[in-house]
Amino acid sequence: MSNNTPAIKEDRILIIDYGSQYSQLIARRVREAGVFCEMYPYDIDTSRIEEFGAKGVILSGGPESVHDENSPKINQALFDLNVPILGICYGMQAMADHFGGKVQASDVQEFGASTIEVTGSSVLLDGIAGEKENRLDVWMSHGDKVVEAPEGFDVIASTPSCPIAVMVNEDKKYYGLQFHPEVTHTLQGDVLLSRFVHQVCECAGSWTPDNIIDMRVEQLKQQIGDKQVLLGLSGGVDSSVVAALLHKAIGDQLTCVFVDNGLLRLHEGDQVMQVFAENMGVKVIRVDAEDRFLTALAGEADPEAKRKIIGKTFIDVFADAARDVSQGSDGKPVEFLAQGTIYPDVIESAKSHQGKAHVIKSHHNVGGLPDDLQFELVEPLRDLFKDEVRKLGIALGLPHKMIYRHPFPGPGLGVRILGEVKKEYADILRQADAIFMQELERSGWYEKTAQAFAVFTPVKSVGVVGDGRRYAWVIALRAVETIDFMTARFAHLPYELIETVSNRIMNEIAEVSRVTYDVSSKPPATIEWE
Ligand SMILES: Nc1ncnc2c1ncn2[C@@H]1O[C@H](COP(=O)(O)OP(=O)(O)OP(=O)(O)O)[C@@H](O)[C@H]1O
Ligand SMILES: O=c1[nH]c(=O)c2[nH+]cn([C@@H]3O[C@H](COP(=O)(O)O)[C@@H](O)[C@H]3O)c2[nH]1
Ligand SMILES: NC(=O)CC[C@H](N)C(=O)O
Ligand SMILES: [Mg+2]
Repeated sequence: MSNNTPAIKEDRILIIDYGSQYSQLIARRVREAGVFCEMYPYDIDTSRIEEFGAKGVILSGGPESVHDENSPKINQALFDLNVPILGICYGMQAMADHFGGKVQASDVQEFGASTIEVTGSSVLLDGIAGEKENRLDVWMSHGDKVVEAPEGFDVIASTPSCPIAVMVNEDKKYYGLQFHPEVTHTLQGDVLLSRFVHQVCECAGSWTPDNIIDMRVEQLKQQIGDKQVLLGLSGGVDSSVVAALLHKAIGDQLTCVFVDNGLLRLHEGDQVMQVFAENMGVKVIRVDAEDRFLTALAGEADPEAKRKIIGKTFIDVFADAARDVSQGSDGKPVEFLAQGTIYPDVIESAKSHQGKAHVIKSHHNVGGLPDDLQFELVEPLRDLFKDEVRKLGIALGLPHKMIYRHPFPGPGLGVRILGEVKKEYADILRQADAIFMQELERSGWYEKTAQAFAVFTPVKSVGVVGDGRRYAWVIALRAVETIDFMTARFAHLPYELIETVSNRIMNEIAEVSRVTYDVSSKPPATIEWE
């Protein structure tokens, strides 16, 4: 399989992950400061560290103690880059240990809000302590602490229980923070990180939507040349933004394929075709593949196996469509397949972590792809978070309604029908889901939730209708609030709204006898049920 994310020539920060709960937040804060960054696990190959082209490095926190036998060490290659390094919590402790300082288990563990007293000067902290002179409200979460700073480091801040809260080596531009600047509870944390990337690492703040668009369009032109590209278009945010980028870059060398896999929402196919005809000016072919998908899924109940089957069937359908397109363009084969893959798809399919992170679920467009893929992939959004993709969409002039649609996963109802997928179940679920969507729109809650849908549970329950017994299916409703889909809280919908939806579903769909509302957050649950 060939993977192709165009290389970025922007100023970039390398984040090394030692397993902190907050590592993702570091990446988000750095990007919010207008600087591109990527995060890799601590044991990333030295060659990749060298290739990355970092103008600065941030070492995350982590659960381990530097004294543990197999605790992660800092790869010497990071110091050999001769760029500024910021160590946060475990990152600071590991840096102290590396340079011969002393780290000890603390008698008093600090978890939560704390205030540091700034006693020295550094470009990172000067003038940001704010109203309370020389004091800064921070968020701590540690059991160990540095008790002796290594040679060359000055101690410039402390708390009563943590005498070395900040240590700096301004000559080398090495900084250690015992607290977490990436969490919002550290009030000036964003300013501090912004200073590190801009003032210390001297990165330009060029990670803005307009710049990203120009850069990506240029990269797409270089990658594709005069070849033909097929884009899997779902009508969702991500692939629509890819369509707009590709249209800008290569015009009519682009053909979009919209696949009706039989697992779409009610009337979804017609709506997508209409919106695209009205707004985009791109070629779109619609392929009706319901039978193909349902036949391939018959008899399979395992969520990962279902995802793999759906991923493979998508590719088979794309391959057939590619043959048709190439026949229409003088037999020139289509060499590129474009997809709206985004960063969370990659992270959760554990593709970014070289097999170290756990596979949570194989997103159909990443972990579900076959190994012998015959196309080169074009995935210009592969390193972006959802909210960044939306900003690009707005800057590209796509309609608000398209950009602020709730995401809909490619496997669609296939992962919302638990266990084996059957057309009968899909039809019931489509109706229930449509009722839920109508009521969310009507009440104004569609815009207030990030994603909402119904789930078909293969569970029967007894009800009573018109004095008769009804033994029928249970439908679950799910609605979540989230910015980046990496974590989510179940939406606190008004009871009246849930009541209206549940009454309508049970009254209008004879095959449903009960409705439940999912009150799980992510983690420990995930957004989709499979
Ligand atoms: N029905 C479909 N037909 C063609 N391609 C699809 C279809 N569903 C998904 N894909 C491909 O898989 C990719 C990933 O799907 P995903 O749902 O994550 O993204 P999206 O649909 O573009 O955006 P959103 O997350 O907002 O739904 C899509 O960007 C698209 O390339
Ligand atoms: O295109 C997709 N293909 C997939 O296989 C897939 N699985 C989950 N999702 C979407 O990803 C986000 C996070 O979902 P989870 O919390 O269930 O992992 C949510 O927005 C999910 O809808 C998918 N999107
Ligand atoms: N949050 C952290 O990085 C904690 C680091 C280390 N495990 C400690 O307890 O001190
Ligand atoms: Mg989608």
